[in-house]
Amino acid sequence: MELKIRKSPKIYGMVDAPPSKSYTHRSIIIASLAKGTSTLYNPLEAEDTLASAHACKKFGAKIEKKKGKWIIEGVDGKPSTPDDVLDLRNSGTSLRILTSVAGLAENYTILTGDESLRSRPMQDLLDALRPLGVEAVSSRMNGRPPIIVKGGFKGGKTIISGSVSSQFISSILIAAPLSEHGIELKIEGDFISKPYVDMTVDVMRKFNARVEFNPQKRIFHVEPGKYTGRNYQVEGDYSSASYLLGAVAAVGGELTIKNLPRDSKQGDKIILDILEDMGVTIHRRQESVTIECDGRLQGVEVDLHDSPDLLPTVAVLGALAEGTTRIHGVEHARFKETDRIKTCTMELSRLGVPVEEKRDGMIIKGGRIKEGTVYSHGDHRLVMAFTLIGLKAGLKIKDAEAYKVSFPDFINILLDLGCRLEVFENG
Ligand SMILES: O=C(O)C1=C[C@@H](OP(=O)(O)O)[C@@H](O)[C@H](O)C1
Ligand SMILES: C=C(OP(=O)(O)O)C(=O)O
Repeated sequence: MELKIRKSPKIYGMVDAPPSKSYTHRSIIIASLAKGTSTLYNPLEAEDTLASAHACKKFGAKIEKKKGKWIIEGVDGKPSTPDDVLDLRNSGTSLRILTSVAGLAENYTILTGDESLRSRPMQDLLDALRPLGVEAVSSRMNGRPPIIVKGGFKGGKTIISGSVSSQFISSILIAAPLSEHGIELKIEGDFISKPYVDMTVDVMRKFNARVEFNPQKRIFHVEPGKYTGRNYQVEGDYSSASYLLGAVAAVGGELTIKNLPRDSKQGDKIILDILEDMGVTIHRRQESVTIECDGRLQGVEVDLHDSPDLLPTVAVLGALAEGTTRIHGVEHARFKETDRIKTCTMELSRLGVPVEEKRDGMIIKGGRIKEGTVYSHGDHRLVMAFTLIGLKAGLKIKDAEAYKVSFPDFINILLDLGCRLEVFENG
């Protein structure tokens, strides 16, 4: 699919943020492991979260989808062995979290996905699972999926590097209460993307797990026990909202986005501070955010260590801003759906933007963009971020269907707000 974006007028209105992808994954998976029934309100129905839901059914959970809510009957701590390979498509979160869940099943589980997913690193997680009683290997012995997991999660002590993906830590934590002994998990090295682990602990506790973190020793303790089913409300997604906020920042206007709690644990709420630094006015309320902007931005310096998914948004806004934008602290953005430091650098350069690739970020000289065509490389966040350039300068995006991975209403919401987008299915 090709997305053609024409220069668009200022944006005015009020919209709901789409539901959080990370909270939807966690609540589906934990409700599926729980004793009893849970109702999830406002879950995200996107390709990635549907991959988690499909896999949870294969582990034996019953999931009934109704309008605006999913009713989940859990497996009471004992997932069954899936009757087929788990195809997790493009979803790293599903792949990583469900690898430890597979360790709770009796026999062998195979986890795989699309070409991008089969290039995502897994070795640190596989190594950390071994001392807990789980034999998990990469079928190609290259640390990448397909992953074969043999059940046997007994628990105990283990160590994991925190420098590649926080999803490894979330994975072990989520399965841990259902092991015989519980776990002690020590984090070594850098601890990137920590807010995602805070979200994991938040959901685990809501479903009655006992988990503690000692920040001095950098050790998590999880007690053995059961998750218990409950009603759970999924909050809005700050990462997805960054494209709506970014659209207003690009062309100007005033937009209120509902369902974005002020006290959220999502690291990506830092987008509000970044936009303020770029010269935009932000009004924060208990459950919503309003952005006001005249369409003029200035460059910023940002550390995305805790919020790697904002890299494409900030890179693109930097290209639209006056002056220089420096992004650093985010080498782990190289291990996502694409190497986002590389793909963002490549596509911005294609539009004549002076941009320098760094090991852990990028330097972008803003204010000079020519109309053109960019490639998404199959990465949802590139599609949505580059759309912002289109709204300001006109653009075509190839392989644009990837946005459905995390934000299937993205195009409709922008159209409703008066943005000039056209979809060419065979483009
Ligand atoms: O746990 C999660 O829900 C996520 C963790 C982050 O990954 P890393 O921990 O690999 O940075 C983030 O990039 C991803 O989109 C979602
Ligand atoms: C990296 C992402 O997700 P995942 O790791 O779940 O594929 C993302 O949504 O940007």
